Amino acid sequence: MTKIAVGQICSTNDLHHNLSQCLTVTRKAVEAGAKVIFLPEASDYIASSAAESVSLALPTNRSPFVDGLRKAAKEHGLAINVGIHEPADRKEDGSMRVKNTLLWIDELGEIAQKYQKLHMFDVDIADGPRLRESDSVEPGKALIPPFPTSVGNVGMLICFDLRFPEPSLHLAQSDPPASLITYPSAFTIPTGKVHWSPLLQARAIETQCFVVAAAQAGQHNEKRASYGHSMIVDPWGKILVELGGEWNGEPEIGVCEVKDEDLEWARKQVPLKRRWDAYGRC
Ligand SMILES: O=C(O)CNC(=O)[C@H](CS)NC(=O)CCC(=O)C(=O)O
Repeated sequence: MTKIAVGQICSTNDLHHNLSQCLTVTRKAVEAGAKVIFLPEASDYIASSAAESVSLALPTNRSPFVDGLRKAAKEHGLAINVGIHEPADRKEDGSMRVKNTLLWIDELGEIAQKYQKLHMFDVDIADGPRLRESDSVEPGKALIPPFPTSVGNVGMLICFDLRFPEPSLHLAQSDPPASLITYPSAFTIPTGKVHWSPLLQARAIETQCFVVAAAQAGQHNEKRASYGHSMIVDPWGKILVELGGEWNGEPEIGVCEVKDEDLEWARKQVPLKRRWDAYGRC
């Protein structure tokens, strides 16, 4: 039985302020007895243009933001799961891009795992934002296998990846199989209102894993705002933690316990014996 925390922040283009928000929620998580803090996608910054995003990205070995979190992880002996940006290779047309990266910083402060977001959020929402993530972000090429941690085998995905059931099912059936899937996010408000909790609950129910989704909340700049509602869902699909959607300037956390018995219980209630013979493996 281990306690975990989700941290909800509002990142802007001020990396120093964003680090201080992350350190605030990390401190709150330590005080609450959590062994891991899950932080949102793009915790390091949310920019207002592709050019600004490219100009702010730093490699992890030269990033005061990443260094600050690594130090905190080591000092407090807790793991930190955090979404950041890294510089990527040039596009064919010569323009620069970034990677949308998720780090697992272990209890010793080391970067133990790294995942690069696969699916790009290129949309034009009616009465909502038009976003073209692929203008500035290089998509990743592969899933990373689930890895053992103090809170079970963690499978890492990011935000818009949540809309695709295949990668989470794949992680849940890997060796070792994931027992907890993390979706750090910065969901838009119009899509979040209708899609956020049903998608998170569906991913938990169909994978029979814990689903942890730390979310950005509030107004990041004149063009971007996020839905908030950070969540932790258990393998039965029950919402264990849900934070609010309003941003009052104060980064917050939600905490709950992750128990192996909950995984076993859900899997025993409804065994999901798949029929690969009829529809192929995903
Ligand atoms: O890279 C950054 O700076 C931050 N990244 C994001 O905010 C990303 C790409 S624009 N947001 C999403 O994927 C939202 C998905 C979403 O809202 C949905 O699927 O409905």
